[in-house]
Amino acid sequence: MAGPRPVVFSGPSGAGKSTLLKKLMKEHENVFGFSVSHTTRKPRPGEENGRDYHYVTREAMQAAIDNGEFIENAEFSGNLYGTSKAAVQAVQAKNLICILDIDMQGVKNIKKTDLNPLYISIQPPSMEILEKRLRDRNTESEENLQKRLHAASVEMEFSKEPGMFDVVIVNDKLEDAYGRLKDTLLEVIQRVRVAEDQRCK
Ligand SMILES: Nc1ncnc2c1ncn2[C@@H]1O[C@H](COP(=O)(O)OP(=O)(O)OP(=O)(O)O)[C@@H](O)[C@H]1O
Ligand SMILES: Nc1nc2c(ncn2[C@@H]2O[C@H](COP(=O)(O)O)[C@@H](O)[C@H]2O)c(=O)[nH]1
Repeated sequence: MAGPRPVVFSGPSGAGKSTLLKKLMKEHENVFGFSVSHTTRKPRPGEENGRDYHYVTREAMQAAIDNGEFIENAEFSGNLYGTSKAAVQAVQAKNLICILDIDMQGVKNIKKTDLNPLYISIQPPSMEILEKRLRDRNTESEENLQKRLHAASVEMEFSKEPGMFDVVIVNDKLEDAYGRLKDTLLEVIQRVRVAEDQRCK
């Protein structure tokens, strides 16, 4: 697959991946493009089909997986999630840095492909803070919340495995975590801007 090197964001549900990504993409328009995943979960208030996810039925998603349309897919908290080849290609065709927001299973599966992204782990300061953030977000049933917390403790251990991530960012104070993220991506952002300037000349 062509285009600038993609960036994978992973980490426990509620760690702040979407919050940081939205900030990054807003501040750097025309640098990053989001790989819109497919999911069988229902949209949350404010989420939009085709922008946040492609919301599909389990039958449709399973058929597309069986048809070889996905780079990776996983079952998370009772739903299917996956990155389609088309989602990544759509971003790379625009010469943007493709951002993937995926769980730990996705990271393991992407490592078996030739995508060769930079791997960034976003971690909460503690399980207690994570639980508070997830509860305050008010998007999950108690049953789902418990599933996500269980998965989170596994994801937190996973992030400590040597070589698994290029960078681990603890999202305590949002502005500090965002600063760290921008520092990490400074070089790749500059490279895309220089390439864009040269194309415009
Ligand atoms: N540094 C922070 N301090 C306080 N609250 C935060 C911080 N970062 C994010 N939040 C809040 O925590 C909640 C979870 O954040 P967010 O939805 O971005 O997590 P996520 O990792 O994308 O979760 P998921 O994987 O479930 O999509 C949100 O309500 C968000 O506003
Ligand atoms: N393996 C994949 N994981 C994905 C994908 N898209 C999102 N996710 C991860 O799922 C959980 C839950 O997301 P939510 O939006 O329901 O809160 C979170 O960890 C995401 O990173 C994907 O395509 N593949």
